[in-house]
Amino acid sequence: MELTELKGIGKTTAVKLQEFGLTDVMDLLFHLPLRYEDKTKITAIDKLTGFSYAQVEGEITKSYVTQGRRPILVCEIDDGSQFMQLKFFNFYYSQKIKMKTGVRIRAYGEIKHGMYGMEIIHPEFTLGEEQPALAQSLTPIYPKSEGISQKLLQKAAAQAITLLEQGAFKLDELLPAQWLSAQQMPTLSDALKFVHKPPPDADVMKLLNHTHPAQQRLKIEEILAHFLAMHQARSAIERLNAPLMPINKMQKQQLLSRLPFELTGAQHRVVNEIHHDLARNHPMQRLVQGDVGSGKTVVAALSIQAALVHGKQAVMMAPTEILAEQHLLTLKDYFPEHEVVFLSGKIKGKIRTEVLAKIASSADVIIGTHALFQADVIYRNLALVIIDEQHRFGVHQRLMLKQKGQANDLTPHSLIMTATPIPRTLAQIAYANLDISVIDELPPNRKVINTVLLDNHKMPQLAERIRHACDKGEQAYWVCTLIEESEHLRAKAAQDTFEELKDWFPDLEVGLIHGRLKSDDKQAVMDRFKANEIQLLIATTVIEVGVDVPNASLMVIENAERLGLSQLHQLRGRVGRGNRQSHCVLMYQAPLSENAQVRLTTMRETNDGFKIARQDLKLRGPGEILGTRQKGSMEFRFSNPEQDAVLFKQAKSMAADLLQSNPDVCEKIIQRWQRQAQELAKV
Ligand SMILES: Nc1ncnc2c1ncn2[C@@H]1O[C@H](COP(=O)(O)OP(=O)(O)OP(=O)(O)O)[C@@H](O)[C@H]1O
Repeated sequence: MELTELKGIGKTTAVKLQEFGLTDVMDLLFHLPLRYEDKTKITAIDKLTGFSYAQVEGEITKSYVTQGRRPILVCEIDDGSQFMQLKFFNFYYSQKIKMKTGVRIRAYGEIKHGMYGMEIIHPEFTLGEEQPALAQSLTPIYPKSEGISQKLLQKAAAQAITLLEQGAFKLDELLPAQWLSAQQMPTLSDALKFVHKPPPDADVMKLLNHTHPAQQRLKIEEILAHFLAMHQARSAIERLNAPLMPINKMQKQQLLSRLPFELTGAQHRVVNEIHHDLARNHPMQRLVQGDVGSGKTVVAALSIQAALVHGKQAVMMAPTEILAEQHLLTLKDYFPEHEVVFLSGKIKGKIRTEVLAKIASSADVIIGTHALFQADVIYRNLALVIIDEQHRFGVHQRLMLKQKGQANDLTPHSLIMTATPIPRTLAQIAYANLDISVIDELPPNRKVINTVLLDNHKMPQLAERIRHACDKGEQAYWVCTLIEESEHLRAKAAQDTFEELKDWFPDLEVGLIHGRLKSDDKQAVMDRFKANEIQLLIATTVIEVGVDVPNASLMVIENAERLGLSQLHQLRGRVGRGNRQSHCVLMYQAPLSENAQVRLTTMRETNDGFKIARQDLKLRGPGEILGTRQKGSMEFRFSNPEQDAVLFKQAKSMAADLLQSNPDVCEKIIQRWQRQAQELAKV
């Protein structure tokens, strides 16, 4: 139903409401109040308590304007039980005239303890013997934007509710009636009526805390829609065919025997889960979570091995060139008898043409960056797509790469690896369309990284630590943090630090890496660091993900208070990758905000990525944790994965039941909420 069909909404207002994300009457119904005002009753003045909102009514006994620089209109009223004052700082003289002794007044506002008893500053009020009837329900206060008044929203929503009550449009109840009554939840229609028009005795505390059954009813359907949509996406892929790639023990052993270490129990388990998926003729859709340094690369390699024994191609895409090059070296080592090629944005001209020709004909393993999914990259028989650190890629890009395998009607398997530990409950919501494997064990002999906090000014102490590490033949990172400035400024800050530290350590080989260096120069610096030709590497946060130099045992992070927990954890994960004792120095600029203090002490107290992620979730919320790209899928309008954990659990099991028992209803639920989600995205 169009908004313009409501009284008081002309074309111009409708446009404004549309800009605010309210397109039709249904949207108005789903635009919920932020809070409520209780104008259903009059409170006697002697029953008022401070710091609450109330409505009073009485006779004006005195009204005067105070003398002084800022005159105040004071109006004393008496309701028979007590006196109180109403005060107006900005007032018109005409108002003073109307507020005469003997006039009846009804006022609403926040009750405060004043000098002469209770008072309300700037109350809403009506004057006269004939006061309007008391409100029948609590007055909703809606979120609004510029150019849209509260009154307008209230009137429009009230009309929408009346229309709903009169049955002018239908709002199908899609949840099973039995379930609703078992949970003592109202129907959707009743829930909407309740939240827009709560009766005078409604439990306002519950409404304000978003725990009222009427609100729960809205949330559960929203969450249900999320799980159903995820399931729909998943089963659409499940229906596709994928290459069968079983791998036997001997074939697996070929690669295992080449490794300088034994797999951990967790690595074994995850590899088995992946191999099990690859032996099915439907595309694998699996997310592997592993804390920093837990050994994800070898898990990827063992997945690639399954493709190779079947003569198929595997692709591995990394978020940065540095990381892609590192994977290239590792995988070339693991698969000496196979053709491993590299493609990234820096590969151009003739070389690119050659690489593309190889990808289309002979290459077995293709490593690179997002350049791998450009339109002119044609694969011979792509069977496995591995995406390292998916948060840097959009879901969209993943799909494009998947489509690359469809020449022979077979969809490639896909494996997504992330080093960002995501609390289990959150992962099950955000990645409900994926199977999840967790590498929850670090390789043996890893020592806990010793983390210390140091004031930015304690350079001499720090210099000693750096020298101590380098004297032992180990290496150190020094990370410069400059956020929200340009790459240019970041590079300059790193350059300045580099010059300064060269002066501090004339006898050490100091290197510099930042995002403005050409790819080849970046690679050259990383190669020299890997070969221990550079002892102290000054870097921007470009080294945040994936860089693996086990000989580095000291990490210094400047102005660590500027970074979020997960970023600090990733950075720190660049050390402690071998079996030597590693250290991390978090330098900070005092004084620290409370939030920064929590972040830094969390880092000092634990190395456990999952614990850190849980703390991060508390500090920043799920959207931020999952990264901006993933955020959209987690922007629930009414629900909150933390607060509504029970509802998420219920919705998940209800989704499973409904998919079995009533696919038509599932489709309707997705439809209803898809539109809601789209509207939300516009706001
Ligand atoms: N089972 C194991 N035993 C001993 N060392 C291992 C084992 N698995 C991996 N490693 C080594 O641990 C280091 C870290 O492995 P890898 O680079 O794969 O970690 P990652 O999980 O990708 O970490 P990050 O997310 O920090 O990049 C590497 O040097 C690797 O050779």
